[in-house]
Amino acid sequence: MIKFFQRYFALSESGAKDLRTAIFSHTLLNLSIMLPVMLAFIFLEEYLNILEKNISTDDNSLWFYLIFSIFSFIIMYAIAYIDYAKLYTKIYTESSKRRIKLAETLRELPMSFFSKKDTADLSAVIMEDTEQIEGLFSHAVPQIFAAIISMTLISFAMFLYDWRMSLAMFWVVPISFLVFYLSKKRMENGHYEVYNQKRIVTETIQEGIEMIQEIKGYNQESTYMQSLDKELDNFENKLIKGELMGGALLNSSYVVLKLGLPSIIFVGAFLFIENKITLFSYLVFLIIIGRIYDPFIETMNNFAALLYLKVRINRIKEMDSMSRQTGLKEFSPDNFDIKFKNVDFSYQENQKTLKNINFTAKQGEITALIGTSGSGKSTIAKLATRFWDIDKGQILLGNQDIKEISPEILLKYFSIVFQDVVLFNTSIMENIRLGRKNATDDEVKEAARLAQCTEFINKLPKGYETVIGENGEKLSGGERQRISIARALLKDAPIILLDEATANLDARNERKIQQAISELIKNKTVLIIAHRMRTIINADRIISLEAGRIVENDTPQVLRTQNGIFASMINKQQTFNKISIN
Ligand SMILES: Nc1ncnc2c1ncn2[C@@H]1O[C@H](COP(=O)(O)OP(=O)(O)OP(=O)(O)O)[C@@H](O)[C@H]1O
Repeated sequence: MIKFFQRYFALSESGAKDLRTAIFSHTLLNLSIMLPVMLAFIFLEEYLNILEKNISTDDNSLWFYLIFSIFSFIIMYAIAYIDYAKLYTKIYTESSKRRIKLAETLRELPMSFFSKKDTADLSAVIMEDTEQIEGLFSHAVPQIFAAIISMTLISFAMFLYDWRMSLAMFWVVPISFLVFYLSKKRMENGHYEVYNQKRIVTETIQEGIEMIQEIKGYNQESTYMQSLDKELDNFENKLIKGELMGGALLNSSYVVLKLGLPSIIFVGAFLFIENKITLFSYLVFLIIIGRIYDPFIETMNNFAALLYLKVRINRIKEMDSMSRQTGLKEFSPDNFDIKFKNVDFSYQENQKTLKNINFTAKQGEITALIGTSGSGKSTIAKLATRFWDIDKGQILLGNQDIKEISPEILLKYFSIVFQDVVLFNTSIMENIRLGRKNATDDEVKEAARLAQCTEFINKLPKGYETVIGENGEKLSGGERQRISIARALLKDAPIILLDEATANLDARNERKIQQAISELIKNKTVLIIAHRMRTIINADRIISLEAGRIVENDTPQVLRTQNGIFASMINKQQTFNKISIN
């Protein structure tokens, strides 16, 4: 049973065990609720006896009712308390475990997963789906199982008491469930549609917020609002349709259940007239028929909610089943050479981005990747850092295949300055400290000084403590890039990866930063991606790429003499310089 719960509801082992306990305690609660009903029966039987035989009641029976009532109350209260404590505290613990597990999973998923998923969708899985599952586990799942168990036990007892009347009462139940079951598929489809449309609406809203600048800049407000309106209308329609259909189908099941009342009235009357049952038995069934179907109705309602749960659990399972990037948790390479051996890679199936890539970026050397836009330079950098895993070949770091190193450990050896700088909405100090968590304030300031940040930081209202807005929106492109260089300087890792690192800088700052970078890269493995000659003229090795293939791989001195991409870039640069001077 534990394994079934784990598999079906995507629970941890302890979560599955807690669910089993919750079902048990909820079953007990359901059964304990029958205590007052039993008391009513005992009273009814005695009262009818008194009426039939015309005898007077004794005082002891009053005491009996009083004590039984108090006893029932205490038992019900105690079980309800235990049930509540068991159910809710355990469910919230399981939910927090689920969220942590999902976040852990996200850490180990390759970038290929994120490029296929929307961020709004991912956060919906972690926060909204988990919350909904939490709600259903506290309000539906244990109740369903408990209702089925307790109702089976109660029905069994009633059949033993009088099978004919029980049959008259319970024949409607399987038919009602059958109607419900047959309509399940349609309800499920309705839920899927509503759910998917809700995701589309959330994504459209998020996109609108993220792209507000572009939308305004290109006067696209009304187009955007029209598309949002369309998606919202769609959502509303699907929601109404889903509710109506679900309501109609559930109501048909309820109507079938209601047929139990006339059935018990006719069969009971017939059996009573035939003297086959007592008046007491007839009354007992007439009393309990008013409530006996409640747990069935509740179960069907909960089942309907469970359909939602299935959709959400499937999404969590999908995330769980993605192949993760794992590997050695401890690793110290013999050297920091990076070697690409016969590497093939594609972002999309059947569309190779890199083909048969072979080169070595040696420790203590600067290796520059050049080539036209889209030729695959940044992709090479992303593969060296295991942001993506390759399709064929090997990438070695100091003779160790990086596929066997956990990305977290691998990235400890890299200082990276990306083309698209990502900054957090916190202080400048903390943004730079991201390079090395335990760096002192003085160390952070020294890195900022080397990256030519001091001048603009000092002009900010709170200096290093200035909070820079979402993704550093309060800073210019060049300032953001310098912060990311300061971060890399602070990290001081043995491998440096610079992707268009100085693209947003003016000539004065660029010169200064080049000095800082030359300090940073001494005796390190340096992989530079750059278009500008000035950035790569000091490189020890040039790798030229064209449409995902290496077309040149040599020293700049040799490549200058050849008629290839490097030589043509130098010529263009020289012509450009002449025009600028003239
Ligand atoms: N996440 C991605 N998903 C799908 N295709 C991608 C992705 N990133 C890049 N590509 C494609 O891969 C190819 C190589 O891109 P890459 O960014 O490596 O080129 P690049 O040489 O660095 O270009 P640039 O100099 O313009 O930055 C391009 O055709 C690009 O469209």
